[in-house]
Amino acid sequence: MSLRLDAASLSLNGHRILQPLTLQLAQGEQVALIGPSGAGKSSLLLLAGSGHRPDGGNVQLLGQDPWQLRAPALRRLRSRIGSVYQHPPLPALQRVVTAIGAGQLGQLSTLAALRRLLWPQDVAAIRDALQRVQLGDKLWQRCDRLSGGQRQRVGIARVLYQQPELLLADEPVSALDPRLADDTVALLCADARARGATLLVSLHSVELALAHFPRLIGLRDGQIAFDLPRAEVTPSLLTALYAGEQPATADEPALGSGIRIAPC
Ligand SMILES: Nc1ncnc2c1ncn2[C@@H]1O[C@H](COP(=O)(O)OP(=O)(O)OP(=O)(O)O)[C@@H](O)[C@H]1O
Repeated sequence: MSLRLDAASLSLNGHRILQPLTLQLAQGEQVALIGPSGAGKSSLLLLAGSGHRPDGGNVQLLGQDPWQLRAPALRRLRSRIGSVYQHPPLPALQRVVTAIGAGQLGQLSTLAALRRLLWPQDVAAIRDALQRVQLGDKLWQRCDRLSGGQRQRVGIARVLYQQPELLLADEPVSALDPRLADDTVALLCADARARGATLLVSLHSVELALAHFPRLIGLRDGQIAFDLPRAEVTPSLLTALYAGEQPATADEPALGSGIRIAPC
């Protein structure tokens, strides 16, 4: 099992953010996490990636409880997990080649990691990852000269280069235009499928979730509203999930407007 939550709950600053949640992701599964703003999607992804410690229940990552591990073992475990953020934390003065190369730092010794930060290495593989997100010409660009959408794609190139066993992505395409967003989610799915990696992706776009993922988890008020195969996610379930909310941003195309249903 790649990810297992057993009644795992989360409180932050005295507020209950996630009610006790139980879910499992088998190796190679591809799952979309949807729900209204404030539902707890980012918090769940952080809990799943050992960024937050549960205040109840248990989290197992790639078969291990991260909170029972000593620092070196925890570092090794985290190096097998990739995270994509809505706003990737890229150092302003760093070049794109170095930012992507940092994806593998966790797998290196301290000395090798330091060397890699000073001198870009493995440039051909890094360029390849960058070309896959259609940014091949930005290899030597400084990160503070990138647009928001380009920063998101550099964050994605970084995990393509890292090749993690479990990938946790929080709104990875929110700054991309609809066509590029569709291509990029398809790329993440195809890469994970080719490597047998597990994918959990939060998305505001229900269309993208339905188009690319065989299993959808709906989260609302810190609780799982449904956890179902794509075919069983009905319009009435979606209406209830987003009651009082808009399920997709205004510039995203409506259902049936050309986004393809990909076999995941
Ligand atoms: N550090 C924190 N301390 C207290 N409350 C927090 C903290 N971080 C998040 N929250 C609250 O937890 C709830 C869930 O937030 P979270 O960011 O996980 O939701 P989300 O579903 O990812 O939202 P969005 O789609 O808008 O990004 C929100 O009500 C938020 O205000």
